[in-house]
Amino acid sequence: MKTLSKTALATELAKLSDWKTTAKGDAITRVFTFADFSEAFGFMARAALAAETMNHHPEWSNVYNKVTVTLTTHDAGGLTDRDIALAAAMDSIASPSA
Ligand SMILES: C[C@H](O)[C@H](O)[C@H]1CNC2=NC(N)=NC(=O)C2=N1
Repeated sequence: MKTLSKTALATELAKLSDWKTTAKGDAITRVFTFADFSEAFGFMARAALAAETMNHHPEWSNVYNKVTVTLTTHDAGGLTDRDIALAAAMDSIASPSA
Protein backbone atom coordinates (compact mmCIF):
# COMPACT_ATOMS: atom_id res chain seq x y z
CA MET A 1 0.00 0.00 0.00
CA LYS A 2 1.43 3.37 -1.04
CA THR A 3 1.36 6.49 1.12
CA LEU A 4 -0.13 9.62 -0.45
CA SER A 5 2.19 12.28 -1.90
CA LYS A 6 2.07 15.73 -0.33
CA THR A 7 0.07 17.15 -3.24
CA ALA A 8 -2.36 14.21 -3.35
CA LEU A 9 -2.88 14.60 0.40
CA ALA A 10 -3.55 18.35 0.09
CA THR A 11 -6.09 17.67 -2.68
CA GLU A 12 -7.89 15.04 -0.63
CA LEU A 13 -7.86 17.08 2.61
CA ALA A 14 -9.52 19.97 0.79
CA LYS A 15 -12.55 17.72 0.15
CA LEU A 16 -12.92 16.76 3.83
CA SER A 17 -14.37 18.79 6.71
CA ASP A 18 -11.92 20.02 9.35
CA TRP A 19 -9.33 17.24 9.13
CA LYS A 20 -5.73 18.36 9.80
CA THR A 21 -2.44 16.52 9.52
CA THR A 22 -0.66 15.85 12.80
CA ALA A 23 2.71 17.45 13.59
CA LYS A 24 4.60 14.38 12.36
CA GLY A 25 2.57 14.39 9.15
CA ASP A 26 1.81 10.67 9.26
CA ALA A 27 -1.81 10.95 10.47
CA ILE A 28 -4.92 13.12 10.17
CA THR A 29 -7.08 14.20 13.06
CA ARG A 30 -10.49 15.79 13.67
CA VAL A 31 -12.59 16.60 16.72
CA PHE A 32 -16.31 15.90 16.17
CA THR A 33 -18.65 17.84 18.49
CA PHE A 34 -22.22 16.69 19.11
CA ALA A 35 -25.19 17.94 21.12
CA ASP A 36 -24.62 15.47 23.95
CA PHE A 37 -23.14 12.10 24.90
CA SER A 38 -25.92 10.11 23.22
CA GLU A 39 -25.25 11.75 19.87
CA ALA A 40 -21.50 11.26 20.27
CA PHE A 41 -21.83 7.61 21.19
CA GLY A 42 -24.37 7.00 18.40
CA PHE A 43 -21.80 8.41 15.96
CA MET A 44 -19.13 6.10 17.39
CA ALA A 45 -21.39 3.05 17.04
CA ARG A 46 -22.16 3.84 13.39
CA ALA A 47 -18.55 4.77 12.59
CA ALA A 48 -17.27 1.58 14.24
CA LEU A 49 -19.45 -0.55 11.95
CA ALA A 50 -18.30 1.40 8.88
CA ALA A 51 -14.66 1.03 9.99
CA GLU A 52 -15.06 -2.71 10.44
CA THR A 53 -16.62 -3.04 6.98
CA MET A 54 -13.69 -1.08 5.52
CA ASN A 55 -11.20 -3.08 7.59
CA HIS A 56 -9.63 0.21 8.61
CA HIS A 57 -9.82 1.27 12.22
CA PRO A 58 -9.67 4.63 13.99
CA GLU A 59 -7.67 5.65 17.02
CA TRP A 60 -10.20 7.71 18.97
CA SER A 61 -11.38 8.94 22.33
CA ASN A 62 -14.61 10.35 23.68
CA VAL A 63 -15.27 12.95 26.37
CA TYR A 64 -19.01 13.68 26.82
CA ASN A 65 -20.10 15.27 23.51
CA LYS A 66 -16.71 15.23 21.76
CA VAL A 67 -15.05 12.46 19.77
CA THR A 68 -11.39 12.96 18.83
CA VAL A 69 -10.31 10.79 15.89
CA THR A 70 -6.83 10.08 14.52
CA LEU A 71 -6.37 8.08 11.33
CA THR A 72 -3.20 6.54 9.90
CA THR A 73 -2.30 3.39 8.01
CA HIS A 74 0.07 1.44 10.24
CA ASP A 75 0.74 -1.12 7.50
CA ALA A 76 2.07 1.63 5.21
CA GLY A 77 3.70 3.83 7.86
CA GLY A 78 1.71 6.91 6.91
CA LEU A 79 -1.40 8.23 5.20
CA THR A 80 -3.12 6.33 2.38
CA ASP A 81 -6.39 6.39 0.46
CA ARG A 82 -7.85 4.20 3.20
CA ASP A 83 -7.51 7.03 5.74
CA ILE A 84 -9.17 9.47 3.35
CA ALA A 85 -12.01 7.00 2.69
CA LEU A 86 -12.65 6.44 6.40
CA ALA A 87 -12.46 10.19 7.13
CA ALA A 88 -15.04 10.86 4.38
CA ALA A 89 -17.30 8.10 5.75
CA MET A 90 -17.06 9.60 9.26
CA ASP A 91 -17.87 13.07 7.92
CA SER A 92 -21.06 11.81 6.30
CA ILE A 93 -22.07 9.75 9.34
CA ALA A 94 -21.65 12.85 11.54
CA SER A 95 -23.43 15.19 9.07
CA PRO A 96 -25.66 13.08 6.81
CA SER A 97 -26.90 16.05 4.76
CA ALA A 98 -23.49 17.71 4.26
C1 LIG B 1 -4.62 -7.31 8.82
C2 LIG B 1 -5.45 -6.06 8.71
O1 LIG B 1 -5.90 -5.86 7.43
C3 LIG B 1 -4.65 -4.85 9.13
O2 LIG B 1 -4.11 -5.02 10.42
C4 LIG B 1 -5.44 -3.56 9.05
C5 LIG B 1 -6.61 -3.48 10.01
N1 LIG B 1 -6.99 -2.10 10.33
C6 LIG B 1 -6.13 -1.09 10.19
N2 LIG B 1 -6.45 0.13 10.58
C7 LIG B 1 -5.61 1.14 10.46
N3 LIG B 1 -5.98 2.36 10.86
N4 LIG B 1 -4.40 0.98 9.93
C8 LIG B 1 -3.97 -0.22 9.51
O3 LIG B 1 -2.84 -0.34 9.02
C9 LIG B 1 -4.86 -1.32 9.61
N5 LIG B 1 -4.53 -2.49 9.18
